[in-house]
Amino acid sequence: MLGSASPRRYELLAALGASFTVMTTDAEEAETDVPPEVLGALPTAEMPLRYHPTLLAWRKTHAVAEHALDAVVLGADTVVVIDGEVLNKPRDEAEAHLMLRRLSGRTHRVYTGLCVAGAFASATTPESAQTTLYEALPEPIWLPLHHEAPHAVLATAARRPFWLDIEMSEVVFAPLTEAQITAYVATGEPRDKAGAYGLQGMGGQLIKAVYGSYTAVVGFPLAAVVRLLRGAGVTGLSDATASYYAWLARQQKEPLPWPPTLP
Ligand SMILES: Cc1cn([C@H]2C[C@H](O)[C@@H](COP(=O)(O)OP(=O)(O)OP(=O)(O)O)O2)c(=O)[nH]c1=O
Repeated sequence: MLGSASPRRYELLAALGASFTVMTTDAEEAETDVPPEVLGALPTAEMPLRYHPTLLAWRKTHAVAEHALDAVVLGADTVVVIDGEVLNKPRDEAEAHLMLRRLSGRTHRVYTGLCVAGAFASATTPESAQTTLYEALPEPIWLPLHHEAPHAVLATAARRPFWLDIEMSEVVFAPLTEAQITAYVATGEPRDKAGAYGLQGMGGQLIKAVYGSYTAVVGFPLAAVVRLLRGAGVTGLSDATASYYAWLARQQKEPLPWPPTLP
């Protein structure tokens, strides 16, 4: 189950050949307490805790997982960071303009946090998910099932595994004129994007290079997603690189020529 309303995340998960449904909540805005296990497992990142994309990914995933005991649930969150400051989605065109002026001619970082909750069925024997063949898979944290779980389930005092991860890419912007920024903002593309641009859309023309994962910038780092989902027991997923090229081809796009882009 995908805990995201982002069309890019939908497309990219579909490109992996996964069969899934979407469920979204407003958990991102919630300020509810975070279990110490989650705080302790957050990857180090250069931003205040409330913007930490892995924490926000956990909030989204956990909120959906409470309603989906039998599903593997995936959530993600993306932020743009420049000069140690986080750029989220712009509130309006004026803010989009300011963000793009700030990114113009410079290199910034994009972080996408990921969280995957294992299905309850695979969580009944906690050890089973810890002995994984996927070496780079982070250790899961184990959280109790929600209090709304059926009584019989609660009686087992079962816990559910959550895997947390983060991916960082660097993006080099071309120097932009005021006219270019105005024209790009007028397309409406910046509206629902962290940092007010879409690498995968017309915004790609504003960018000189991407170091690291291309799909992390778009909000769904394919290689890391495949690793986490496989670790949670999902089978039948396509290879991340092949899915990346197929996704680009469907949009009649070529991979960036230099440096060689990673999925
Ligand atoms: C930098 C950049 C961001 N983005 C998008 C990815 C995310 O959808 C969005 C950041 O907002 P998010 O809050 O990460 O995601 P969302 O609100 O779109 O979806 P949900 O919370 O339901 O999962 O910015 C691009 O599409 N291309 C880009 O180049």
